[in-house]
Amino acid sequence: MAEKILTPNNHIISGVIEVPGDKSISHRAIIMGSIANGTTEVSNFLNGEDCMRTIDVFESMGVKFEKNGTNITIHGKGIKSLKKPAEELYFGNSGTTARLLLGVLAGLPFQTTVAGDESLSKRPMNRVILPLREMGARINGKDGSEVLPLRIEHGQLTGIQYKLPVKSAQVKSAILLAGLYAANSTEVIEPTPTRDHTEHMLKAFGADIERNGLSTKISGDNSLYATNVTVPGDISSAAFLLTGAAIVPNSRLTIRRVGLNETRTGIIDVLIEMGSAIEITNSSIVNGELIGDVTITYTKLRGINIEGEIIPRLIDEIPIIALLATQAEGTTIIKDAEELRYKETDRIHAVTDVLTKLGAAIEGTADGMIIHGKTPLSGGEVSGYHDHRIAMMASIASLITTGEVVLDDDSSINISYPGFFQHLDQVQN
Ligand SMILES: O=C(O)C1=C[C@@H](OP(=O)(O)O)[C@@H](O)[C@H](O)C1
Ligand SMILES: C=C(OP(=O)(O)O)C(=O)O
Repeated sequence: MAEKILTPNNHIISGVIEVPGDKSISHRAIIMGSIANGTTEVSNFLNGEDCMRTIDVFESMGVKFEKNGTNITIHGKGIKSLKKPAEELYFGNSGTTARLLLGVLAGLPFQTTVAGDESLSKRPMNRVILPLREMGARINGKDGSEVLPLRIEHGQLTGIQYKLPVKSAQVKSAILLAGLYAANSTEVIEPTPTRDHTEHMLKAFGADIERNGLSTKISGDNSLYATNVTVPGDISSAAFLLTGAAIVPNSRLTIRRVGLNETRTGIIDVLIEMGSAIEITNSSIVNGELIGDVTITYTKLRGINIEGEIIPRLIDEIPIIALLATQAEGTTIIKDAEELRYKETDRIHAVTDVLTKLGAAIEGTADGMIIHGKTPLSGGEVSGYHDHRIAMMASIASLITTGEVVLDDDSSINISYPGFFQHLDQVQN
């Protein structure tokens, strides 16, 4: 535990900065590089704790990694040649590691046991266990439970057609990865689009995968072939600094080489609809992913409604959007975001608690929140709920509070944004 005292100052947010690599894409690069034939070079990898857990898991199964800063060389073992780990695999705090790895482990010819930290052990895994069982996987928790720790035994997989009941890229990805090991093809149909990095990357690694609107089909008995991956900056991390600039008068900030895949840019759409001045320049496609430079200039903000298909495009940004909304004139209503209750913590509860303590007018609802703006924020003692996105939201709030924000523990921030406070210092001028 490391308490952090954040003292307000009158600095504006300005300059040009690059945020660390995208967490979702970094996980996928490790997974696919590990099960591909040949050597994969990954650059701008996110050295966050969650992605380290994904590396640890494959190291335990015999994959060799060479690390040099944010460059990683992966000596892939091929799809079926991973070795049985000597011990239980540990996923730490990482939902993405857990869900995606269950898809891979279900296809391997040996038994594994997997576990996570206290938070991950409470998060729902039945959303992946049920479709994987339909494919023939044998995954069981203690005494019939469907949370971590879990035991995965070898079962021959067959392809299925699966309509996703949840809006979850992790579940979609787990089924597609298991589909690589199935005897015939697998099809996943989503209710609304969620992040599609798995689909892009499977294609780049040579899988036979085809997308048609909300349906994605992967043929069985696929092999992956090594390719190089350049990870774009993480828009979910950029969202914190962009919000800082959006709420501190006279700010103007540019974030370079950030991922702008449209399944992730709900935060940009929200900023624009609230009235922020946003410019996107230097766009290009890297490994099938759109990237570009985003510049934001402070303007007055107005409250909006956020609901429906945009929700999966900004699900991890809702804590920081709630802070943004406290500084918008009028009411912001966020709906259809019940998934927030199943993240590292119940984020509807955590966000309303932290922002209420700081003086905001916010209420939680069953599937979202209602924020009445614009309210000045005071300082206060708050909990980061051991959740990186909550701790960073509270830290950005301190840019506009009248008094100190005392955050109980800032260590969770290393999950997704190592160097966050250095970057925050760098852009405060
Ligand atoms: O696939 C991914 O990399 C992720 C998908 C989302 O979770 P869900 O699939 O549970 O919505 C997101 O919240 C998480 O941070 C990363
Ligand atoms: C929900 C998150 O991650 P995960 O599901 O991988 O723990 C997140 O990064 O906000």
